[in-house]
Amino acid sequence: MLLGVIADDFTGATDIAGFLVANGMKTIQLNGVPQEAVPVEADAVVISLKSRSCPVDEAVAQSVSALKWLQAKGCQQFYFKYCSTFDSTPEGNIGPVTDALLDALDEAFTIICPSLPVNGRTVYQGHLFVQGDLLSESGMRNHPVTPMKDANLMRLMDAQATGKTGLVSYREIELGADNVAARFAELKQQGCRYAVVDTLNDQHLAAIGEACRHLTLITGGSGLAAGIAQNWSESLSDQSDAMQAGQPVSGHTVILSGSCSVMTNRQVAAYQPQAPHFALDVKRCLSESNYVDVVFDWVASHLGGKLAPMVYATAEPEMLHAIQAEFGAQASSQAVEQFFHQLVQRLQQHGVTNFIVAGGETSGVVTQSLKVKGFHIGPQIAPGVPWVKAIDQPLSLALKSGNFGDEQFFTTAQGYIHD
Ligand SMILES: Nc1ncnc2c1ncn2[C@@H]1O[C@H](COP(=O)(O)OP(=O)(O)O)[C@@H](O)[C@H]1O
Ligand SMILES: O=C(O)[C@@H](O)C(=O)COP(=O)(O)O
Repeated sequence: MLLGVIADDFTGATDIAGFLVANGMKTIQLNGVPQEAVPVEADAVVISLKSRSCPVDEAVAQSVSALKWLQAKGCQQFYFKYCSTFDSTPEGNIGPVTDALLDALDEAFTIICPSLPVNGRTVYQGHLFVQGDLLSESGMRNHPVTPMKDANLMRLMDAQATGKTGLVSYREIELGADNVAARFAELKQQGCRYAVVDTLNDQHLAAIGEACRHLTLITGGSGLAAGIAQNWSESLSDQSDAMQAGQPVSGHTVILSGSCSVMTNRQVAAYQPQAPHFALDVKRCLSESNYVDVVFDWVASHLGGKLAPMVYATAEPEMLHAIQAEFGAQASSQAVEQFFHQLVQRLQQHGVTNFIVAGGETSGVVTQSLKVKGFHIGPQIAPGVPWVKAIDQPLSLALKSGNFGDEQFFTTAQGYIHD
């Protein structure tokens, strides 16, 4: 095995796994650190954790344990995958996990590269932009769990990490990979532990990727995956049928949406006139233990139609803020997650085999509830969202990051399901 990826959530994991496969690396995704022997024949292994918004010490422990497992499997390079919108708080978890991984690897330097230009995530003078808006002025300022109120990656790192952060600006990146590598060495020499790298386009990512060839630890979003895969191209095994193993097959399909992002709100709105849909009542999630029976009965009675039924907690910012003010942000998000956990188990027992899920945390809950050990990676529905198929059960999932895909994502995803 060549590359080991530690992803801080499940959509993030399928996102990077999809790009690695698309760029020639035979990749397998494992859900959590395996507790028993798992046969892994791949160029890259992505371990998905649910460590983005848990307490810092848990995130660090999970990530270091994943690292040790990957080291034991012989990985030569490691990638800490976090969100392209840098989802975190002043406490973490990106900074503390990066520090812990550097320490465990006995390394003194890495890069911070959340950019993903194909989905509008760019970095200019160390500031993260989402579709042309500063991160702090994008929909991410209203995120239910990790509201992002600052776009300056150096400041964000200063708040959560122990070391000094430097910048490699786009002008230096345009001078090419050798120049970028030289700048990394210079920043390290100056005592920087992390370098934020500007990225305006895929050419910049290619130069950064090449400059990372000799870094043991890389941190970032999924955008850099292509460049990293390129560095390993001479050592790769045959990839010809890799995507076939992840192709979804026909079966009962359900859409579960727990993301409140701007794009998911648009996707839910676009799907409503086309198919059966059920809006969750957060108050009932919090207070009625049999609410799951009500929703399960509704889903069961709508299976098998032309388009899959959709259950959603997705809310516009005004409604979300009202819910959070009434019940508390943490309590309401946990109630929604707990609800999806129960519903998914009921649906699995009922024979639902295909789940299209919107939201990273939500996808983590769904995947853990289904008790899937790992995935084969299938075709990409949209950049960063492949279909994935369980290695140990007849289950297919499309785990969509809140902000990914276009308005018709839910219908497009179902177009990949065949007999
Ligand atoms: N109506 C709602 N009220 C309160 N919390 C909600 C609501 N809908 C979703 N949530 C919570 O918001 C969080 C969304 O996070 P996530 O699933 O990661 O989506 P995204 O990918 O957009 O970040 C989840 O914890 C979810 O349970
Ligand atoms: O990097 C990204 O944007 C995604 O891979 C990702 O991590 C998504 O997280 P959510 O928005 O919480 O789904």
